[in-house]
Amino acid sequence: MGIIVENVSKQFGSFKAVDSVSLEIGSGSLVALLGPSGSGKSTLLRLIAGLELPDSGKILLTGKDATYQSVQERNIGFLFQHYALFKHMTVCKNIAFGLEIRKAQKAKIKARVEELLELVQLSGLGDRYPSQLSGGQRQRVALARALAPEPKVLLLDEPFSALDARVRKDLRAWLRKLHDEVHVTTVFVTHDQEEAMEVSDEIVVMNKGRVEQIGTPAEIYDRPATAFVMSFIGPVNVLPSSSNIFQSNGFDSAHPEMFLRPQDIIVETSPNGTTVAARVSRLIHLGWEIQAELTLDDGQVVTAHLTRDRFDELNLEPQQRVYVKPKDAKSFPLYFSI
Ligand SMILES: Nc1ncnc2c1ncn2[C@@H]1O[C@H](COP(=O)(O)OP(=O)(O)OP(=O)(O)O)[C@@H](O)[C@H]1O
Repeated sequence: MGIIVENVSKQFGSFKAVDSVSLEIGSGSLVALLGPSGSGKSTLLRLIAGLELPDSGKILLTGKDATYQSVQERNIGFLFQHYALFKHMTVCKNIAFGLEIRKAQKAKIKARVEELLELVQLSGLGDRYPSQLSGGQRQRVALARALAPEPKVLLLDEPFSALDARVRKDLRAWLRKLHDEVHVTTVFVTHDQEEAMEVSDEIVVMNKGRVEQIGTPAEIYDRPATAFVMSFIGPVNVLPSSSNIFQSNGFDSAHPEMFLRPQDIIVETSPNGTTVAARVSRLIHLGWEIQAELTLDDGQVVTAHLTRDRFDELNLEPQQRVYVKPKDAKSFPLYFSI
């Protein structure tokens, strides 16, 4: 097992930043800690790193109790959002830094730096200074620097969030590919659900210092354990269970609210079986997808997502009368608002 967190809590004053968290991260896997701002992701990462001490609970790294080990003893690589490179050092010197302070042999350092430059696809740029690189290239150098001493565990805290959307997307794909080559156990903090879904083997969804659910991206999306997870991962309509869209569709729930994904709304231009009437209040064109805001006859407003083909088939116009029914909907015993 790569990392085991056992019932760990951390309080700042009277505020519980991490509240009885337990999780297991398989050796060699890439796991995302995902949650809104303030949900405790960075604190949990800092606890794993040894930058914070837990008030209670245990942290095991590769089978050994590391709860009270120093940062150095844990042999961990870090990459933070603004983990600045040393400006006065070349790329090579930056990557070599961790090996030089460990007094590794010069020839070994040289070979390792070359290997890492190739791994992060920056061969030939070793003599440049950080100011001569793009933001994305700098984060790749920072990752190479973190990987240089062959850490047991790699911890990444929002490593791409300061970069623009396009570079960020490229780096996500790149990180996934790199991880498939290196296989170091990696924990990745993000508040971006798309980033978590795209990059990780498993996602730990956090809310208010607690773990809401752990699962593969598909499990988290298709079988959300709580209302919070369903609302946080992907778009959702939240409607009262009494809304007429659920009547005669077998969805009447014992719980007051129902959660309905926009792509799970069937839209027709004429009544069909158990459909209910609605009016198109707004259409938003997003290229391959169209978002249709629909007002049901009971006054509830829902957003439906239609593929381009389906939209063209329906030939929808604003104010048009349509007929809708849910394909799927979920309800949960407890509702935690975001
Ligand atoms: N050293 C500290 N002293 C006091 N409060 C802290 C400290 N570190 C974190 N907190 C508080 O703990 C809570 C959780 O913070 P944390 O940074 O772990 O959340 P996060 O999920 O990573 O959020 P973000 O995405 O905004 O970084 C926040 O309310 C924060 O203000």
